[in-house]
Amino acid sequence: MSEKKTSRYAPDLMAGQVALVTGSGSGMGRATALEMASCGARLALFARREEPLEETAEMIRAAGGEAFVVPGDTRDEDSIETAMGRIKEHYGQLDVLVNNAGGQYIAAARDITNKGFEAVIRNNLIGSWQMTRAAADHFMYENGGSVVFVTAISGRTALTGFTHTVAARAGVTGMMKTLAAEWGEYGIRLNCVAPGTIKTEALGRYPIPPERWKQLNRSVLNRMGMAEDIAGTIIFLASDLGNFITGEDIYVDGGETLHMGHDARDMINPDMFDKRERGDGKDE
Ligand SMILES: CCCCC/C=C/C(=O)SCCNC(=O)CCNC(=O)[C@H](O)C(C)(C)COP(=O)(O)OP(=O)(O)OC[C@H]1O[C@@H](n2cnc3c(N)ncnc32)[C@H](O)[C@@H]1OP(=O)(O)O
Ligand SMILES: NC(=O)C1=CN([C@@H]2O[C@H](COP(=O)(O)OP(=O)(O)OC[C@H]3O[C@@H](n4cnc5c(N)ncnc54)[C@H](OP(=O)(O)O)[C@@H]3O)[C@@H](O)[C@H]2O)C=CC1
Repeated sequence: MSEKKTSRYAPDLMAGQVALVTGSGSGMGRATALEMASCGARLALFARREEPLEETAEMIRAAGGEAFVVPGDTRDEDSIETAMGRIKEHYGQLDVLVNNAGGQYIAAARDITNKGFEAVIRNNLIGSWQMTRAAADHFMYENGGSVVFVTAISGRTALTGFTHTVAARAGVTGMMKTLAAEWGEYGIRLNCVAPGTIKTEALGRYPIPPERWKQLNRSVLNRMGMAEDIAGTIIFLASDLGNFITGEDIYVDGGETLHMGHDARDMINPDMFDKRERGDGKDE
C-alpha cells in the first residue's frame, strides 16, 4: 500500500468530508484536490475533459486518498444534475464545493463582441452560480457546507485586456457576499480567493513572458504565485480552520495589487527607492 502524502495541514483536517473541485484536471484545481485529499477529504473531480481528471484521481489514489471522477460542464445544467446525482449515489454527501473552473481570452474591449462577452460571463459567472445552486439544492440546504470561489485580483483595480472576465469575477464576488448573507442560516459559508498571477500551464498560453512580468515589478515578493499558494488558502477557508469566516474575499497575490494600478516610484524619485545597505551589512 502506498504511503499517504504529507500535507502542510493536519492529515485529518478534512476527514469525513466530501469535496467537489471544479477544473481539477489541471493547475490550481488539481493542486487543491491533491492537498484536500492529503487532509483526509474524499474528492469529486469535475471538468469537461475526463482524461486529466482521471490523472488527478490516480495521483490521489497513489497517495492513499479517495477520488471520484464526474465529468461535466459548469454551463450545462443537465451535466451538473447528473454529477450531483452520481455524487449522492457514490458518497451520499457533499460538504465542500470549490468553484475553480473558468477562463477567458485576452482582448481589447473594442474587439470584444457581444457573443464573446456573453461566452465569458457564462463560463465564469453563470457556471459558478449553477454549480453553487445545485450543491445547495442537493446537499447544503439540509446539511450546511462551505463554498469557495476562485476569482481574480480585478476586484480592486482595472485590468486591461480582460473587461469581460473582470465583469464576471466582480459578479461572482457580489453573488458570494449576498449568498453568504442569505445562507448563513443554513450553515453554508461562502468565500472567494482572488489569485494574482499564478504560474500554471494555462498561464503559459497567455502572451505574458516571465522576464517582462518581472521587469514590470508586478509582485512585491518578486515571484509569480504557485498553484499551491492558492490551494492552501482555499483549504483554510473551506475547512474548519475557516469556521467563522463567511462573505470574505481573500487576495493571494504576493502584493501584486499593492501598486498595480499606479507605480509612482519612477515619477517621484527612483533613487529614493534604491536598494540600501542594512545595518548588518546585508543587502535589503
Ligand atoms: C482576470 C485576470 C486573469 C489574469 C490571468 C488569468 C489567467 C487564467 O485565467 S489561466 C486559465 C486560462 N484558460 C483559458 O484561457 C481558456 C479559456 N477559454 C475558454 O474556456 C473558452 O474559449 C471561452 C469560455 C472563453 C469561450 O468558449 P465558448 O463558450 O465555447 O465560446 P466559443 O469558443 O464558441 O466563442 C464564442 C465567442 O467568444 C469569442 N471568442 C472566443 N474565443 C476567443 C478568442 N480566443 N479571441 C477572441 N474572441 C474569442 C468570439 O466572439 C466567439 O464567437 P465567434 O467569433 O462567433 O466564434
Ligand atoms: N493562472 C492565473 O494566473 C490565474 C487564474 N485565474 C483563474 O483561476 C482558475 C484556475 O486557473 P488555472 O489553474 O490557471 O487554469 P486551468 O485552465 O489549468 O484550470 C481551469 C480548469 O477549468 C476547467 N474548465 C474550464 N471551463 C470549464 C467549464 N465550463 N466546465 C467545467 N470545467 C471547466 C478546465 O478543464 P476542462 O478544459 O477539462 O474543462 C481547466 O482544467 C480559473 O478560473 C482561472 O481563470 C484567475 C487569476 C489568475
